[in-house]
Amino acid sequence: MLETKDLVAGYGAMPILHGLSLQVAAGEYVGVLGHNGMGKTTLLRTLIGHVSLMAGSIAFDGRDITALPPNRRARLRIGYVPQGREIFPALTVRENLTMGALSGAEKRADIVTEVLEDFPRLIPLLDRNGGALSGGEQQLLAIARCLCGKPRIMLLDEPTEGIQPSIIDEIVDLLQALRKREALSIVLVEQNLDFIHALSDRVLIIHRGEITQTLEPEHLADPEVVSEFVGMTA
Ligand SMILES: Nc1ncnc2c1ncn2[C@@H]1O[C@H](COP(=O)(O)OP(=O)(O)OP(=O)(O)O)[C@@H](O)[C@H]1O
Repeated sequence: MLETKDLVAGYGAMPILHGLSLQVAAGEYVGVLGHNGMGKTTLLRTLIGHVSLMAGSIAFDGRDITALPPNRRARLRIGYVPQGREIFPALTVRENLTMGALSGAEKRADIVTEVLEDFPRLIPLLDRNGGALSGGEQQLLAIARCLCGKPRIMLLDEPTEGIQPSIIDEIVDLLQALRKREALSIVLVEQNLDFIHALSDRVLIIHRGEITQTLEPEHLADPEVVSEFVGMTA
């Protein structure tokens, strides 16, 4: 469903991705693991078109989208939940969700109600400003807003960062339920090993802007593997 070939991308003249190739199948959940600064966020931002390519190609559903701007990619249903959530703090929860529905491919009025069925914690908060939610509630809102765009693939950047364990569990349950119910693919950038283990079909290791290895999620139970691929230093 999503295939990148030899991506070279970065900021200014400096590449951060150095020939990165990956494939994500329909319905597959793929984890991406790597040390800080190895290019995980840059990869997701390149896939949605916020970082421009110096070389390589991106195909979605067999169609070359390399030259498409971010809004056209969003309309093809490539959804993105950025690190730090980036919800609209001065808009209410309901307005945030409506914005998600309006920027998506299907602009049905009932999408917000439909998506909220999976987010009971957000229902009593609908008239509250996004900025007045806890970090975990904001993360749920960011995921719900993305789902209001009816994505076929959702790119999630460190959704567990700084949020309470009970909400992390809720997100795991939610994404597992979506896997059973919807034809949704996920690319999940994470440092939380339990989370990535619970959700990934495959785990890609990114090192200095390239995918250097593919692991089965079970390998994450091995402390040696973990110390090799996760941590603050390269
Ligand atoms: N807007 C930017 N301008 C210039 N350099 C950037 C920019 N954003 C990121 N970088 C640099 O690109 C490199 C990769 O950053 P990126 O955020 O993709 O890494 P990451 O693997 O997601 O790390 P982390 O786990 O810390 O979020 C880093 O050296 C970073 O300083």
